[in-house]
Amino acid sequence: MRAFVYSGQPARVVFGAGSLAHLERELDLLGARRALLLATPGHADPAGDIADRLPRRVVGVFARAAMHVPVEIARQAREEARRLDADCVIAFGGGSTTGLGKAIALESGLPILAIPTTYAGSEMTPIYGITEDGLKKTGSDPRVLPRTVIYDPALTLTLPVGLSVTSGINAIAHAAEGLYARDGNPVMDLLAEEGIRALAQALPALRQRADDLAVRGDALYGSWLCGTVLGNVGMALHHKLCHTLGGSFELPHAQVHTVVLPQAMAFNAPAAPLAMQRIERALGTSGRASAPAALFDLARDNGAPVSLKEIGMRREDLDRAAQIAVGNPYWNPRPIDAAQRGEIRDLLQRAFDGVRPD
Ligand SMILES: NC(=O)C1=CN([C@@H]2O[C@H](COP(=O)(O)OP(=O)(O)OC[C@H]3O[C@@H](n4cnc5c(N)ncnc54)[C@H](OP(=O)(O)O)[C@@H]3O)[C@@H](O)[C@H]2O)C=CC1
Ligand SMILES: O=C(O)/C=C\C(=O)CC(=O)O
Repeated sequence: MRAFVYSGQPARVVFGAGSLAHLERELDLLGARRALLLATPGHADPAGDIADRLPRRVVGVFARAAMHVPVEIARQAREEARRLDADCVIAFGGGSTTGLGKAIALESGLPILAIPTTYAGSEMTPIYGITEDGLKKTGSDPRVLPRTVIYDPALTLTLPVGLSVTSGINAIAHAAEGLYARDGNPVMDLLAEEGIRALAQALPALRQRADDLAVRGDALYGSWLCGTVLGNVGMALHHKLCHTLGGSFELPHAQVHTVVLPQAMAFNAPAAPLAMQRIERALGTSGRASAPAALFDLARDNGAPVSLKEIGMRREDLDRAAQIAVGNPYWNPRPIDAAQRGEIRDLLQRAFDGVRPD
């Protein structure tokens, strides 16, 4: 057993179909009397329904959350929280909505109650991101970790199958990189392996039966575990590449993760054999397909994109992407610096073309 440090992060989890019904109880437990409810524009109606059911707890709805938390939206939401004298924010939606809640909490210290509707996993992390002048800055602060999370699989029934698959693979990516994290520990390894297993079984089933609450529950359970791994240990090359491609080239978040993950794993596999074994075991492909190949197959066989060209990347931007990705040094199991620009460029070319790794 290797030496490690483990710090549990406090969050109360209420899980199960119909658990949204416990919202008032959970607000009471937080001591919240004046909650501001956040959502994306597309979720304004269901957010309004929730607010209507709790008129004495929810004092306003701000349904303007947007991908990567544009700073102007964050300013407006903070102002709305101040204007309404809110004492809590409810983030009802995917990673974009949770991210907006974090932007408010970062400044005000207000507690967040998160109700996730995708599998991105942000609700389990102290990581925040805010985008200004086209540049997304991320950081970590314990104030932005949601205090309570209500996971209600019924709220994910409407998540389109395509986004369900890519969002699930976004979650798997957190666990996969967690398995070779420099600051990893045996508890996170267990969660990572179980999270990958749950999602790898749920995604094909969900493609067949998108309205099956049990399958949706399995996917959300996997997403919780994978998000917990992201919140507890450091990420590496894969997340760095996705951050570059999403931030500088405006590619859609979950789809970028889905395309890049097999290629990033193939790059790191020689330096992380134990992590690869665990991923193969979790995917159920030990002895049949390597971790990178199995992750590629999971995406392709479930109708998800496998190439950057399919999701809007331009061939002429690959050089710049490789340059940005090696621009700032960061830890990776296979060390990366400017000298590897060529290898990272090759990785991006394979991702662009959608080449199945060996
Ligand atoms: N800080 C962290 O730890 C993490 C942050 N993130 C961040 O989160 C963002 C991505 O989050 P992600 O969840 O992928 O995407 P979004 O939150 O942007 O959601 C994508 C779209 O999905 C739709 N949607 C969400 N839930 C449902 C549902 N149940 N039914 C139907 N449609 C739904 C929404 O559409 P509509 O507009 O119609 O409501 C939304 O526009 C990125 O900015 C990423 O950087 C991701 C992971 C971790
Ligand atoms: O960029 C952020 O908001 C912070 C982390 C992530 O998005 C994690 C991820 O790439 O899924």
